[in-house]
Amino acid sequence: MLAMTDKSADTLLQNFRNKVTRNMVWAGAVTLLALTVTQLWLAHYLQAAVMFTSGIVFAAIAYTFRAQRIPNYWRLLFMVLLTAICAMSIKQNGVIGVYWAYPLLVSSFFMFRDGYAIALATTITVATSAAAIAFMELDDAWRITASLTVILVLGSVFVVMLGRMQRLLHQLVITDTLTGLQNRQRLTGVLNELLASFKRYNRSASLLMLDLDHFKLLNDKHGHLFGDQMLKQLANRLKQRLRVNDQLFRVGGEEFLVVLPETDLAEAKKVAQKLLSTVSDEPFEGKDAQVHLTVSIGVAQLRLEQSWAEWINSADTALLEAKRKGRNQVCVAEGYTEI
Ligand SMILES: Nc1nc2c(ncn2[C@@H]2O[C@H](COP(=O)(O)OP(=O)(O)OP(=O)(O)O)[C@@H](O)[C@H]2O)c(=O)[nH]1
Repeated sequence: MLAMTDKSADTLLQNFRNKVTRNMVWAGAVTLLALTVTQLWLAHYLQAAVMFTSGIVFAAIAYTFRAQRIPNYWRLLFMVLLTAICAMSIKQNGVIGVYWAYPLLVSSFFMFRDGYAIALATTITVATSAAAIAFMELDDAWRITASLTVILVLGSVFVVMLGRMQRLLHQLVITDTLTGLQNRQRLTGVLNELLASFKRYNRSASLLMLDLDHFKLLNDKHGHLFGDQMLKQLANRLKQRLRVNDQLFRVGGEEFLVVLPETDLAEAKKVAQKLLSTVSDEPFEGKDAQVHLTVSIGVAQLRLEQSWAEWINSADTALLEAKRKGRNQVCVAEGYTEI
């Protein structure tokens, strides 16, 4: 059976962002509640009230979403309140208030992704720079504006690069490096979507489990590099014969899986026969030799009670049957009548 995980670079980064955000909201709550005491000490009652209320709101957000993702509008509220407090502090305390603008700006790159992070960081830069220009000496204000802008630019470059690397990493994680096909990491998501669509809209779907025959002998005779060439050519041949909606995966050494959405058993069997002759009709051209290859194929249509793992298993069992019967043929999973 295939061992699969749907952990992707995407999920990992998202989880990291969630964890950091939750810790930041907790830290914001604790800091604001501590600063409330200072403001009371200085008899700044309005500031104390704003900080106390915000601190309580942050603590409530962090506590409510302790086990799940904090929704974007709460994140945004967190940042807007802190920016307002920062601007208020600049008005009240001058340069001391500016110190808070820097961690605030950096936080936006941890809490949001791509364009959202850049838009928020730009807003924080504009708001705090405007407060500095309005309430401080111009000489200090433009230096503050310049240093905030430098952080904004560096942070934006960082967040864009991170987004690109994340997408690249995601692509690498789901791609088989030899053939360029999707690999088994991607399969779980695709099969779960089909399962949901079958249960909801009764849309049939079928799987073909396909395995090269006697590939070990070919490797032993011509070498692994030759074998690799054959796998690449096979992948290309199969791809060319499939429809745009069909999806081809390399799920093992010489094992491929074809997902056929909106396809019942009779149609799936036709596709399997077509692939069988696509492989066996024409020889494969290697660097030093020309070889004839064949494949065996197991076909299984999705049944209502099945999980994706059971669905794959039934195609696998049909494939073993095709191997047992002598290879270079198509076998259908039990539970359906062969057409
Ligand atoms: N060249 C190459 N060979 C691979 C790769 N992955 C697995 N193999 C080889 O594929 C062969 C699979 O052998 P078996 O599982 O015995 O299957 P088979 O020889 O095709 O026999 P049947 O499946 O029973 O027809 C092994 O020799 C593996 O080393 C790969 O990426 N490249």
